[in-house]
Amino acid sequence: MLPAGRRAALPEAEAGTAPGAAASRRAMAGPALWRALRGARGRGPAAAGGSWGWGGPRPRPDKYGGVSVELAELRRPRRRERAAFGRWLRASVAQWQQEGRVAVWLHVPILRSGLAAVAASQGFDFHHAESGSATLTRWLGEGPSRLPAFASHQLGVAGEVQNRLHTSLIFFSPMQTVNGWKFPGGLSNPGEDIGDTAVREVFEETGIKSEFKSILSIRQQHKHPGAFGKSDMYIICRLQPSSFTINFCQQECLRCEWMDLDELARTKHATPITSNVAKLLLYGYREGFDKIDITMREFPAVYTGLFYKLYHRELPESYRNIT
Ligand SMILES: [Mg+2]
Repeated sequence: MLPAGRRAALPEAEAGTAPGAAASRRAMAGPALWRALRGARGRGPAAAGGSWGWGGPRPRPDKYGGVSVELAELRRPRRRERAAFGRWLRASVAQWQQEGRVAVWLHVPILRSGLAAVAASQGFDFHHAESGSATLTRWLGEGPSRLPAFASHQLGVAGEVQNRLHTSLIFFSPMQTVNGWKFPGGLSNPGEDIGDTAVREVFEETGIKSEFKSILSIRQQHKHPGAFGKSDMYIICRLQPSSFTINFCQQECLRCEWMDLDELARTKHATPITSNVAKLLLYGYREGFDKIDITMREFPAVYTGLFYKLYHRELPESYRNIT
């Protein structure tokens, strides 16, 4: 079996264990890799990691012509790990360049963050960090990097809930930059549907139970304060309540009440979004919600077993059935 450090520098398909294949593998590896694996003191492949107990990770090719390396696969840290990793990385990158790979994705566990510094010294940069791991990348292809940037927006969702008297549930928040009546809402959790965020946030902040009906409005704002330098997408949904007694969250809310839609559309003590959505709702209430609702349909995704939600204005049956 190949030494782990040596195996790591090979693409998956080449990292086999066939007896007698070492020489041809060495030839495939190229001089840069072999020199690096021998190390400064010329002790052969083991010097790149094995003698220091550094196992070396297994690179995985991706469908875009890049390669992904998971450093969580390394055994526990050993003495002089950074130096071994540095040599391994330099040699591996040289080989990946020879093979025509366009990019490297390096996933670094937070407890091995020192390796991120080593990678940075070889032209890697942070792509994103999440849940105990940072991902660094280096573009190897021609011209400027074509790698997609990480998430550009945060998503907030609010719920507009109307009771039987057509009064809207709104609250006054002491926490936010602009004080004024607004619809209850908050940030979406990872993997959470838009409607589910609205229902959850309305319940958490006001104690009112409800069901998702439609999307009313979408706001996009760049350089949003509180979005960590990202843009903010804020979606307001129309919800139908199934309980009516307010029990609001004291941390996020100063006052919470049902307000007549007409009054809400006219009050100066509401954010512009709230006022505009109130006017939209008045229109929907008088002319029919089909004039304002953006409804949701679910479809199977091309990926097996997954589904997605498609939001659009109501489509007449005769148009839905066009094939
Ligand atoms: Mg909130």
